[in-house]
Amino acid sequence: METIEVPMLEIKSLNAWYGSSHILQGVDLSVSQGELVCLIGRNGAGKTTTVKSIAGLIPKVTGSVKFNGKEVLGTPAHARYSMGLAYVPEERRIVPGLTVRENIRLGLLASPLRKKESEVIDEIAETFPRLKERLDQNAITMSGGEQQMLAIARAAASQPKMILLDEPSEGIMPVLVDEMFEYFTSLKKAGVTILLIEQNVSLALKIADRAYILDQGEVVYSGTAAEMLDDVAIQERYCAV
Ligand SMILES: Nc1ncnc2c1ncn2[C@@H]1O[C@H](COP(=O)(O)OP(=O)(O)OP(=O)(O)O)[C@@H](O)[C@H]1O
Repeated sequence: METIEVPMLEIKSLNAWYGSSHILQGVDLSVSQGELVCLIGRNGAGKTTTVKSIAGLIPKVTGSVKFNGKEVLGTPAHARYSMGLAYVPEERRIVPGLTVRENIRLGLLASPLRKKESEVIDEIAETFPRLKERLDQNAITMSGGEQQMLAIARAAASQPKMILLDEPSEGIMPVLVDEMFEYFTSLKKAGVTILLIEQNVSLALKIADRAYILDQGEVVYSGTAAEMLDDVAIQERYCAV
């Protein structure tokens, strides 16, 4: 019998409002298991609103958001997180007053699989040597780039099925951005599905399988990363900041 693959994430006719401002106007988007899909578009196009809606953080939304085949619209954000849907927001979300190690422990607490702390710390130390050196430092005293790495490491420690990343490279030194993008590739290899918002379009398209372009709250283009990389006209039209 033929098996029909259910996408990891399937969004249909997603509409979202802030008060009376109608921001998302019927977004359709899907991400298959193990894919890395990039969401691009100008400032104000609705990218953050889209991932916040997926994470369950926008109160006024209609349409359908299915995660692993299950409708989650109306499900609280924490329940979506427990289902394996992690979100790393644009504004860093490390917990001030806690050390790097304690922040990572929070991610572990959310993990349904509960890996050993030492195992997770070893993995993080190997990937992000900067965090290894700072395990017992108050996380708030780290640089912006280091805090962003910690937010990503903490999300990964929860062993999610899917991670939503909102402009992770924003304001980060190029050398750290390269490290971070290598890490996304290794997460993908480990089977984690990723939806990535990224302003650095050419960098993102190099690691992505597919991409969507949003403009004024609508999907105006979708295609493989390779097709979009070749299409300079479409990049100039919709991705200029
Ligand atoms: N809390 C809010 N209240 C009212 N309007 C908002 C709010 N947050 C965002 N908006 C508006 O919604 C629109 C889409 O914003 P959104 O942050 O989703 O865009 P974006 O594509 O992520 O842009 P950027 O690249 O600048 O982050 C913008 O016009 C923005 O001004």
